[in-house]
Amino acid sequence: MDIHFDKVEVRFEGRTVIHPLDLTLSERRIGIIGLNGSGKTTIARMINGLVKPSSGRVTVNGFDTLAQEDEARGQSGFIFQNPQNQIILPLLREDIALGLKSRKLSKTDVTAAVDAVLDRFGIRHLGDRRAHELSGGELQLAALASVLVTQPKILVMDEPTNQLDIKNRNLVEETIRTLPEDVIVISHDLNLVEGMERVLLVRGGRIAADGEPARVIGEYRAMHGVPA
Ligand SMILES: Nc1ncnc2c1ncn2[C@@H]1O[C@H](COP(=O)(O)OP(=O)(O)OP(=O)(O)O)[C@@H](O)[C@H]1O
Repeated sequence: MDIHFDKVEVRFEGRTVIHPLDLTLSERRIGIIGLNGSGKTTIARMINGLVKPSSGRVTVNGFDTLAQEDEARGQSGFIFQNPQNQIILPLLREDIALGLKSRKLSKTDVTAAVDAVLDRFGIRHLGDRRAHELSGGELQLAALASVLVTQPKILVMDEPTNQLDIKNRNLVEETIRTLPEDVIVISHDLNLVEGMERVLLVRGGRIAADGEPARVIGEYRAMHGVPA
């Protein structure tokens, strides 16, 4: 990935939530950690243009999220905190197909692409199920399938293992670990971010630590008096 934040600030209703930020993201797997309300989601949402900088500029693989909004948004797929809000159509299979609508593929090609992505996550049997009937772990995998069918270059996930039991958390962590796509993951699950190449620690709208996961996680624990 090639993402640049250039003197980016974000203000909501006059309150600064991201202080001037200069950041280059080029690793394949990046974790973002920090306390509730520190600004992690706001930073991640700027990558697909859901939040626009109040000043400064964000480019994603060379596209400016303000001036080239559609191209920039096309670079990444976003998995929200609550995957149940992400699945719009009743049947999972229909929802995944919706992501392919703009491609103008034949019906056969759409079916093949949907089957392939369901198989990739071992959830073909869930294709004809209703999203509201799925368990938390199944929903996370379904959300991954519905985003990855569009083949985004970068996948941004906001707390993907939140609300999962130990078994589903393990399943989703393992799935994320083996994804070949470039990944940015916001998480309170330190196990998950430990396996990334680089971790950013956000504190009060600023990057408080940045680099090797074990070191940044260690600083996070020390900062809040949590023993390892
Ligand atoms: N649309 C908005 N309007 C006003 N304030 C907002 C908006 N979105 C976020 N904020 C505020 O910006 C700050 C950063 O929020 P953000 O969601 O980025 O934090 P976070 O680190 O992702 O938190 P969490 O771990 O709780 O998800 C918070 O104080 C939040 O209340």
